[in-house]
Amino acid sequence: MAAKPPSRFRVAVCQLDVRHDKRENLARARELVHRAARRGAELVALPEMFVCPYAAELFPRYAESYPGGEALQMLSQAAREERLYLVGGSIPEREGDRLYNASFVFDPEGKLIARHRKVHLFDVDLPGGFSFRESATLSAGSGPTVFSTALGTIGVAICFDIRFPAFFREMARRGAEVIVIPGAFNMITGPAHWELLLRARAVDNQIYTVGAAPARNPAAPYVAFGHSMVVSPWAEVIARAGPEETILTAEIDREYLKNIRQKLPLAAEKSAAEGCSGDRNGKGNGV
Ligand SMILES: O=C(O)CCC(=O)C(=O)O
Repeated sequence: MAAKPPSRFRVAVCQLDVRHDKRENLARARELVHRAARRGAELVALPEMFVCPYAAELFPRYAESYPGGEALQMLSQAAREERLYLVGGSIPEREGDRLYNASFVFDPEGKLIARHRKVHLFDVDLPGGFSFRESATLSAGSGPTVFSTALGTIGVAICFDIRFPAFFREMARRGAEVIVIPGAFNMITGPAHWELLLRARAVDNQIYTVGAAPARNPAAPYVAFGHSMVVSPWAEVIARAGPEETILTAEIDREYLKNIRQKLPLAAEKSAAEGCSGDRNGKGNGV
């Protein structure tokens, strides 16, 4: 029988300053994972698109297919050598003639245990003239990703996925206690929504959320907000980075999570919205 997960463990986010040179990104990511391990982290996360600048037209050039590819090899090897669970941020993944924004997760033996392909692609026209079209080069994944580990049940979602509450609800329903979100919010939506969404998804599902952002590089074509964050199931920000390259660590406390779920038993309740037949005339409850 599998051993019971520990009540506490340390998570780390490597807030990498992503540059154009893939090899350099991989080498620095490897070094940050090593430093995170030395700080006692058993679950480590890298940022969204940590191998390349965040630009749809660049994704094909940096893409890899499983199981080959330098990034995937580095991730598997790093997880094995450091004996930890590694959520490999995300990379452009090629399968046949399609590309995905995909996160590969490796266990302490270096074995692939999960892959999440971003489901909600970032196709937006924001105020101020900022537009982004991930769908210009990427295809969407098809569902949520939740998996068992020796540390408990973990989910992975990528960036824009966080804006969809029902998607996170489904991950929580499948048992996720910690959801890791590699995400590169920008200088418009980052200050407005990044913390809000990490805290909202944490409190409404009573989970830990771990937001893994790249560091801010003002010279990049897409300027990331940074500010990786770990949020408790009570919506407390328990660790927060600034904009620069850094390693963030925090303690995940599964007893605390259980306690909150017991004292405030939301999952057991069927919400009014799920239970009702839908009064479209807005007459309300029994009027
Ligand atoms: O939702 C946002 O504001 C940012 C999303 C994003 O940058 C992404 O999905 O990569």
